[in-house]
Amino acid sequence: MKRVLICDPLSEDGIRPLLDAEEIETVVQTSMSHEELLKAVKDVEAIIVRSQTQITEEVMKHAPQLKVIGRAGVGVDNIDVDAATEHGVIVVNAPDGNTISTAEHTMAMLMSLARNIPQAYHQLKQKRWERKKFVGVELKGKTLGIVGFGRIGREVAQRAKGHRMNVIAFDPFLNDEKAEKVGVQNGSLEEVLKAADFLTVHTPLIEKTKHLINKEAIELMKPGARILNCARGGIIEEDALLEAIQSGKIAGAALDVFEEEPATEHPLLDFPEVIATPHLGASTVEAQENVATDVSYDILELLRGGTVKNPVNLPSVSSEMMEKLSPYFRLSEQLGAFLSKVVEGTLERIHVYYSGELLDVDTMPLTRISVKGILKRHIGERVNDVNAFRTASDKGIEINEQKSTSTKGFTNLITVEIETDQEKRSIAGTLLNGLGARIVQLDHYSVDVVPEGHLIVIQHTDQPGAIGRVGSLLAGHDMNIATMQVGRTNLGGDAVMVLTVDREVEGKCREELAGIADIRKVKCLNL
Ligand SMILES: NC(=O)C1=CN([C@@H]2O[C@H](COP(=O)(O)OP(=O)(O)OC[C@H]3O[C@@H](n4cnc5c(N)ncnc54)[C@H](O)[C@@H]3O)[C@@H](O)[C@H]2O)C=CC1
Ligand SMILES: O=C(O)CCC(=O)C(=O)O
Repeated sequence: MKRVLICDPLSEDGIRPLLDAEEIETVVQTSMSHEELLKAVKDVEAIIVRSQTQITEEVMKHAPQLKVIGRAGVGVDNIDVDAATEHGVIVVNAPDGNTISTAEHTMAMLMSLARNIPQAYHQLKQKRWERKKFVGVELKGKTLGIVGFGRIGREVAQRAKGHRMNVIAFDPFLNDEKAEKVGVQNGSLEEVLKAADFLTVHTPLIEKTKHLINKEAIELMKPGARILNCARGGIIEEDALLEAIQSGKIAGAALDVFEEEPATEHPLLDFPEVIATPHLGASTVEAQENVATDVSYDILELLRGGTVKNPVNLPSVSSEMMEKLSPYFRLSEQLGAFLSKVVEGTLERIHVYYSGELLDVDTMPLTRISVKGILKRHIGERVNDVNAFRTASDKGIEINEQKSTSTKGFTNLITVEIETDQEKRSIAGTLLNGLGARIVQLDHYSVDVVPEGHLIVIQHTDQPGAIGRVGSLLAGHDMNIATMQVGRTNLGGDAVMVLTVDREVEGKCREELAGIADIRKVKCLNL
């Protein structure tokens, strides 16, 4: 039974796929103390959180079976994604499910800010009929500056245009052409700050966006402008905002998020110009069901050995591309595993070349799998798809991927080459139509080997009797030879034998093989 731990409140309908899965035990345990969390993760393979629970490296270290962390939402700033990558734990999120709710919440905040709705409501509830105090401003004709023009930023822009606002946006991935297509103006951060009557941020909280809207940025803004943050606390520097509200430079602010949450005692809340909600952007029935469903399906898929739709620490691959790549997954790993077992010395560089049908495909996922196959020999099961590149780079191993037009007559060809401090070895494999995977080249020898089972790779000098001696020795160990391939450079020169045998080769047998005259190296592998 695989255990999935849900640490924050999630929609029950949303997690139905997990609850219904027979092989999964879903445990819901929310509002845990840190110590309780460390205990609860002991034997879980998956953890699901919203924004409350912090999944730190310490938590991961207490979860030796952990394979996946699911974030039922967008922002992953409560998860140590770097540590997850290092520990080989995949992080998935649900980037689409709460876009509309958060954009709608931003609009609700924008209108409340323009018309002082929360403040007026509060007064009326205290039986005070205040009209003069709460004169607002229209949105029509005002400029909305948007920083971060991703999913939510774009939805906010559309809605603001519905209110006949002018929209100017800044995002490193936005250009004039894209902006024009959706009827907004593309600007630099400075231009957006200077133009905005209302400024709203919709970036993730990352190193580059931390305190992006700071004292200097606010100084560039129009006097009397208003600021909204329905993304993450910390994108706007709270001290700078407080000062600007105090001085009157900023006429008002609408905050759904704070640097530290819960933020019940925050000094900004003391200002009547500041309206706030307790991180409610995604809190709708629809959004909560969407994100819980998306993340549940991804986790289920992953625990069943499939691939996920929304990985955070792996590039996502479209289903069309996945269909093209998946037949090569096993071959890629087998080539890496094979070569890592025959090569000697300390790994320095790995090159992977693709040709034929693979020329026009994004082959990075295959390279990652080959690298995993190579590193497994040294690192064991700790290396996986998520941390293969990171692990290689931590060990100072360079990875190169190249496309090559040399197909050697095959419709597809993957060549893996390893450079160590002692030698350079290579292997090439192909998928033969209807016949499955084949190793077709080992170094410069052409071979035809099914990359499976118990294999013996012998480097020797091409001399009469070498093959016979190997055959007799194996027969003496009651070892049946299923297939044998021999390649040589020239008569009497370097040669290679690759044999498939019916069972694992024992140490004694390997030693005796290595003792045969003219045999230089013997490697035994199980693929
Ligand atoms: N209040 C709430 O309950 C919710 C808050 N969020 C927050 O909103 C953020 C945005 O969500 P989405 O739009 O779905 O994400 P997204 O990934 O679709 O868009 C983020 C955009 O920010 C841009 N960006 C990154 N660095 C930037 C920079 N330095 N300057 C300007 N733009 C930059 C990116 O290029 C991207 O286009 C999330 O990261 C999350 O933290 C999301 C959902 C709910
Ligand atoms: O889980 C929540 O309600 C917060 C949503 C959020 O902030 C996000 O998706 O980034």
